[in-house]
Amino acid sequence: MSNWYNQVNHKTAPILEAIKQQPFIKQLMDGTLPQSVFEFYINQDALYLAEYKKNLATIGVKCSDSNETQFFLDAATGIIAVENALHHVFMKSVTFNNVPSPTCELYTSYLTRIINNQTLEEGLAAILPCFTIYKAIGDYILEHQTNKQNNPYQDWINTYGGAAFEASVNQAIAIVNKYAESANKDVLHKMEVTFTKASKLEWLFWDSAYNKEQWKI
Ligand SMILES: Cc1ncc(CN)c(N)n1
Repeated sequence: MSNWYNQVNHKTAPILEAIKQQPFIKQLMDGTLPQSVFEFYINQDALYLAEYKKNLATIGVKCSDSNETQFFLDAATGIIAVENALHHVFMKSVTFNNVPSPTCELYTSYLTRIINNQTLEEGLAAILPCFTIYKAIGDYILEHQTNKQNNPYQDWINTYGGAAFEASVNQAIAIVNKYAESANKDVLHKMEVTFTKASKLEWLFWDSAYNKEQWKI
């Protein structure tokens, strides 16, 4: 399959569009997002990333090419180090809550299940929206915001709209495309289902943060 990502990205465009319309993203862009909401998000994101980095390492070990393995191991350490720094900046004044929200639990558990129980191709499709959606949102905000000088969340925006993250996203896409090229129809279908579900989980994650989602019982 030539350029699997382009095709699946096209099919899931409505999910990305829905993310852009979320109040979390609109208020992040105009700088009016309440600090307590952003802190809730950053706290849950730290819990998410702690699991995500293990998933990247697992995927890396399963790849057949040592450059691919190296890429995912570097992503697990490098990207997470940058994100941990962001968390440090934005979580200064609050106590860290180490209980994942229901959505955080759902997203991390979903990724771990797919990566450990399904094919490498499906695992790659599962971890990709975490790269591509954040890149798309970072770019979107940078392009549309009018307050770069005084947005309290600018460090976050610059991280995902920046060149370093772009290079890493492009490499992740290239690896997934390579595996899709030799995948059969059944696996390609499963990859698409997985990519779509992980994209929806990205929407849910922001929604859950905006509503400071709690366990109902
Ligand atoms: C939930 C989530 N998804 C993606 C990213 C970007 N790596 C993140 N920090 N958090």
